[in-house]
Amino acid sequence: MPPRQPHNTPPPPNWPESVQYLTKSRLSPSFPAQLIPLISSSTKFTPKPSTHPGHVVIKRITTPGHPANGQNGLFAKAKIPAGTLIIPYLGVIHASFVLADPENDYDLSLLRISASEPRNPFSGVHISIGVDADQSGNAGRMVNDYRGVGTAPNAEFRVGTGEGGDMRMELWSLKEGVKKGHEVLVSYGKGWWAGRRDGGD
Ligand SMILES: C[S@@+](CC[C@H](N)C(=O)[O-])C[C@H]1O[C@@H](n2cnc3c(N)ncnc32)[C@H](O)[C@@H]1O
Repeated sequence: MPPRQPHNTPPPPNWPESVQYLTKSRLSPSFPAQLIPLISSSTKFTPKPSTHPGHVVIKRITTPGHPANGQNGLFAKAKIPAGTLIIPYLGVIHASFVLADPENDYDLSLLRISASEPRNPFSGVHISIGVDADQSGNAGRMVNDYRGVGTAPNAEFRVGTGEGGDMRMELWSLKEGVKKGHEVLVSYGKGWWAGRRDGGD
């Protein structure tokens, strides 16, 4: 694996040394230019930088019963009200014409375009556009799944639009909000767990 590039902006506390810190998503070098208008309001991909929000912190989990003990999690530094954008999920935006890497736990699907859709510029192929925060991203990549931690998720991923008109994945609080000091937890979905050894409900 090549060494990561220097950070352009200092990362928040507890950021893992091996992961490149981003304040805006990047396009993979192989991302086809024809697909940019599908994820942007123009023919250019120009997301605006988003700095680390003050209402969350990255924390090393040291609770023995926590299924991600020894890893990081995302925690509310202050109460996060219901229906709040917690943080965008940044990473490398890539397009694939085959199934994404099933071993990569940081790769979220942003958009799927079937071969029959008129806006699909390529004939005969389904397109999957994803955002991969495995090697580079922001604190959004630290969010854990609620299973084995709490009774229900208090946040969810939604597709949204950044200030630059860019389509992006975002993390939003659910109807109870997130109490100060509590971990932000989503559901990765049954499909995610079905592909893993531990399974899920
Ligand atoms: C997107 S990352 C979440 C951040 C991760 N904890 C870290 O420190 O980078 C997904 C990984 O977190 C762990 N994880 C998250 N939620 C979990 C849960 N409820 N039970 C077990 N492992 C979990 C798994 O190792 C999974 O591959």
